[in-house]
Amino acid sequence: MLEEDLEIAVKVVVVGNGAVGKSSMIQRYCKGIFTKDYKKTIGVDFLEKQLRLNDDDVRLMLWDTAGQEEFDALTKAYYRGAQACVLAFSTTDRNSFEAVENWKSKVEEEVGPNIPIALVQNKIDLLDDAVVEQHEAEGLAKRLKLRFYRTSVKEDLNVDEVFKYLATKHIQKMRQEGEKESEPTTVQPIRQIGLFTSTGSASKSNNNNGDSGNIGGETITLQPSKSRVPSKSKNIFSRCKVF
Ligand SMILES: Nc1nc2c(ncn2[C@@H]2O[C@H](COP(=O)(O)OP(=O)(O)OP(=O)(O)O)[C@@H](O)[C@H]2O)c(=O)[nH]1
Repeated sequence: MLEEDLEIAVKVVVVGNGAVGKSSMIQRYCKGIFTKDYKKTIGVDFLEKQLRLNDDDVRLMLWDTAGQEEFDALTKAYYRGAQACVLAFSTTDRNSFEAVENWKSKVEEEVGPNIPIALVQNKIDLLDDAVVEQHEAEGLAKRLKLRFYRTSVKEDLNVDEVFKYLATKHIQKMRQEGEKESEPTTVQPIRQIGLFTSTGSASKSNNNNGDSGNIGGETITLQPSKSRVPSKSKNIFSRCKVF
């Protein structure tokens, strides 16, 4: 199979307080629709979207998680394996803004600190009723080192950009990790720490068994625990799911 035939699958979780517009955002992005009705998500929901990004075919698997605390224990299990995250709050809901850091911690507890996360201020069509100042939101994004977007799912503003950013970041990260793995590892020279004998002269001996040596004697020999042979360039796509 050719590399070009492969698709990069990315698991994205969408988190944030209830009613900030998570389900609406996913519906808008995947189906191009918006509904005014609010139906709170029970547990978790899932939709997919395929896109072409530069020369890559990407399949985004979008996990819509319930914002209500009562579902916390259940939804956390679905964070596992996430490779990117949308963390949303609403322009008209102060609590949702104040909960941002907490949501970030919850996700990072499950998936570690290194996945790309976009902080999204949704409902900017309701700026007249805003309870979060723009500088506050930008300040928070800067402090938490998150890319910040302002969206209106209703008006279809900036929604595509959020997911495009996350997919791009994920692919970049994957490629960097692939390159690192295929970099030749230089074999470290054997280092010796000469301990001074009671006479004060530095003594050297090398038992060459790879262990720290001869504490009773005078020399500790350190060797790299594993010497890796430079490997052939690895195919980064081997990490991707193939459908
Ligand atoms: N004005 C406006 N309303 C929006 C926007 N996005 C979502 N809404 C409305 O906000 C309400 C809540 O949206 P949902 O998408 O159900 O919110 P949620 O975050 O998935 O909520 P939970 O399932 O409880 O976690 C709905 O009535 C939506 O129509 C937006 O950009 N602008």
